[in-house]
Amino acid sequence: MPVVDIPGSKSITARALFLAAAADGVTTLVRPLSSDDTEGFAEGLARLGYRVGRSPDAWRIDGRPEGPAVGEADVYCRDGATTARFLPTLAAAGHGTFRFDASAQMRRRPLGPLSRALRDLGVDLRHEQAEGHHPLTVAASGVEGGEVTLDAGQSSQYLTALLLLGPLTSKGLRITVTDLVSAPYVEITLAMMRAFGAEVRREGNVFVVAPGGYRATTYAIEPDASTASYFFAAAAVTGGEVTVRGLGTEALQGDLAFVDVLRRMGAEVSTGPDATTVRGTGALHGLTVTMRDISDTMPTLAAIAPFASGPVRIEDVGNTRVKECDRLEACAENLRRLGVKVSTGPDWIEITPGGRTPMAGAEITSYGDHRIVMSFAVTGLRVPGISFDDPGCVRKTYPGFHEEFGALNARW
Ligand SMILES: O=C(O)C1=C[C@@H](OP(=O)(O)O)[C@@H](O)[C@H](O)C1
Ligand SMILES: C=C(OP(=O)(O)O)C(=O)O
Repeated sequence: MPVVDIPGSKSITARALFLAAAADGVTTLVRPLSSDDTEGFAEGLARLGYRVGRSPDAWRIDGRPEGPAVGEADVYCRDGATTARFLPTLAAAGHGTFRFDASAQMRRRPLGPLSRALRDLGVDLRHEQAEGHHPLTVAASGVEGGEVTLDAGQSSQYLTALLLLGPLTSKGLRITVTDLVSAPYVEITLAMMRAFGAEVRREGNVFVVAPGGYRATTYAIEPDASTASYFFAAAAVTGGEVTVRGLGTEALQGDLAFVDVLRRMGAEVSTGPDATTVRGTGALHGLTVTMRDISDTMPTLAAIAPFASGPVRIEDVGNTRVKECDRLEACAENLRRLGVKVSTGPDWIEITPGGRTPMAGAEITSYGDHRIVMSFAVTGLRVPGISFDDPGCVRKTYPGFHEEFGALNARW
């Protein structure tokens, strides 16, 4: 029975870096994720003058409640949306002129509702080229706080960024949210803010954050639940069994609910206090499922859907069109290339198994998207001859993916 240790959560590491940087002392992050996204975040903090000491199992950050240690900086956010949305918000609470830019894809990904909310709070934020996109410059002079309305229907990261800012304002924040996707990510934010000493409460669609800053702490990072989805899916499609350590009933990450989808499809799932096990039973039923809360696992499900006994329809995932690529079209195109019948709409994808049999291997187009590669690696367990044009793009969240996924499958 393979037991797997998954690298740390990208989302938790990014939040922990923000919180540690803003806190009033030295924070130690235990087992943070080392990947392009989180290293980019740490490098961004260093550009802003924060001290970040990194060893393989722990990162130490000297917090600066007063904000960046430099008066000017040019920060490259790479391909990470958490970096590109959270760091300008952190910088806004300080004093100085800070310019942010990002990869070509991250420049295309939107930011407008967040920059409008920051401007409504008095922040001088200018977009250099397209309105609502990187590159941008923040001329920061602290944030007083107050009331603001936000549409987070495109990305919950806008709300997370504002929530994280709340304790750094002088009067606190009252945020009214008109729409919200990926809601469980906001729960991660609230739990982590409290772990760093902040006071925040939710009253329906209104979030109230008290001023008062953050306290430094020692914080252990959970394994990444979105990454775990590839290992759980592998067990479901091969009839194997996998246990992921460190993700159990106490887990903060909503993406662990991917195992409920596998259970509905016929896999056996057991979740204990500190681990989750999935066992493939041979049955893999089709289903219709809403993935609005857990859309990072949409490509995982799409990639195993051809092995189901009936159609798999995934709904309410329109926001996956503005991720590392247009994930609905990338999944559809690659599945068609393998001989599978697929249709898509503005916010859904439907995969009908039983097209060309047996499915034929092909080169998968990655579009630079780590999740396309990791998802179709699972398909590759059942379809010989699958290769990738850019296997290395997994570095965004899991540089060692191919070695470790390959090693697991050699053990079955
Ligand atoms: O807050 C976070 O850490 C994240 C929120 C989600 O994004 P959206 O809210 O944009 O869907 C998720 O897809 C992303 O990988 C990480
Ligand atoms: C969408 C993702 O990342 P981000 O939005 O943080 O760039 C992801 O990791 O699937």
